[in-house]
Amino acid sequence: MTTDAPDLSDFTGTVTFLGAGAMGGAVLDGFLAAGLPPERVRVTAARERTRARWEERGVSAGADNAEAVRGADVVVLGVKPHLVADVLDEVRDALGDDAIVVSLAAGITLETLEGRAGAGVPVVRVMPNTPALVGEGMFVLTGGHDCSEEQLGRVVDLLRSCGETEVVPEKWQDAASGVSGSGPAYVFYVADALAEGGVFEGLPRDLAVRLAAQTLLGAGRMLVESDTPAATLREQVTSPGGSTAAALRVLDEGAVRHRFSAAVSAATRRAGEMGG
Ligand SMILES: NC(=O)C1=CN([C@@H]2O[C@H](COP(=O)(O)OP(=O)(O)OC[C@H]3O[C@@H](n4cnc5c(N)ncnc54)[C@H](O)[C@@H]3O)[C@@H](O)[C@H]2O)C=CC1
Ligand SMILES: O=C(O)[C@@H]1CCC=N1
Repeated sequence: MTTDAPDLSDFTGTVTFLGAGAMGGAVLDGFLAAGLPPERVRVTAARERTRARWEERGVSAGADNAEAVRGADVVVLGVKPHLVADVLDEVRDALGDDAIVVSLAAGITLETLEGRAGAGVPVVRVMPNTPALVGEGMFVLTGGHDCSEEQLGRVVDLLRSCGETEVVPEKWQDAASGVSGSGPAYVFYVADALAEGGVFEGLPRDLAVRLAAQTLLGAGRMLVESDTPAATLREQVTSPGGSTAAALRVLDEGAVRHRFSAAVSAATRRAGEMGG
């Protein structure tokens, strides 16, 4: 768990999630694990099965977005980017005077969010990632024009319960999406490839999967907990003339490092396009 993470058991407001699927659901799970009482949460979802799953957890779930935001202090937009404008149109007149709107949508700008939420509504644009589910999310935030420092601070405090936060200028949001928003997918891709390599070399699959997963966890913790750059940590594993050097040569011949950078750029561009 992230150090100094706030405990949400004393949280006195109410939080509504408009859409709580892979991403919104991971954040909500992170909040609940941090102690947020389920009775302080409302959720909407398009599918009955999703609503039933949240109800089983003690969270009130429905299909009426406008109804769900009445009286809410924080309204989290967890729908796909192309639905954000329509959902804001549905709820605009039902938002309370003090409600803060928090968008998780890739690419959707503050200008669009503020235009749809209505004049004076405080809006925060956030790029989250799914490890919020295990309390290790990365949240990149930008407050809108009508969002005070205090209101932005309230959102930061909520999100710190299940991850790290960075407040940045909006121009960095799409690149953040390319690095940390999509990043877990790249890491799972690497984990899958490492395990497959182990299987090819004769390891039982469950052992190969465990070796790959624990290696990513351990290496990730070293990156976060030491001040040592990734390149130096890599050198420390790479004995002259040894097996790691042989492996890195293969990766360099395949331009894998460059392809990862190019992948981040592709994701960044695509996030921008999704905002229209
Ligand atoms: N999946 C990820 O790792 C990340 C996703 N995001 C953003 O999070 C947002 C949600 O993406 P996912 O969770 O992946 O999608 P998802 O499809 O898993 O979840 C969307 C949820 O919205 C619900 N929904 C659909 N129409 C609705 C409506 N009219 N009103 C209320 N709820 C409705 C669906 O039932 C579903 O539960 C997107 O805007 C995406 O850009 C951002 C960063 C990472
Ligand atoms: O793939 C997507 O569009 C979303 C945004 C960042 C991660 N997942």
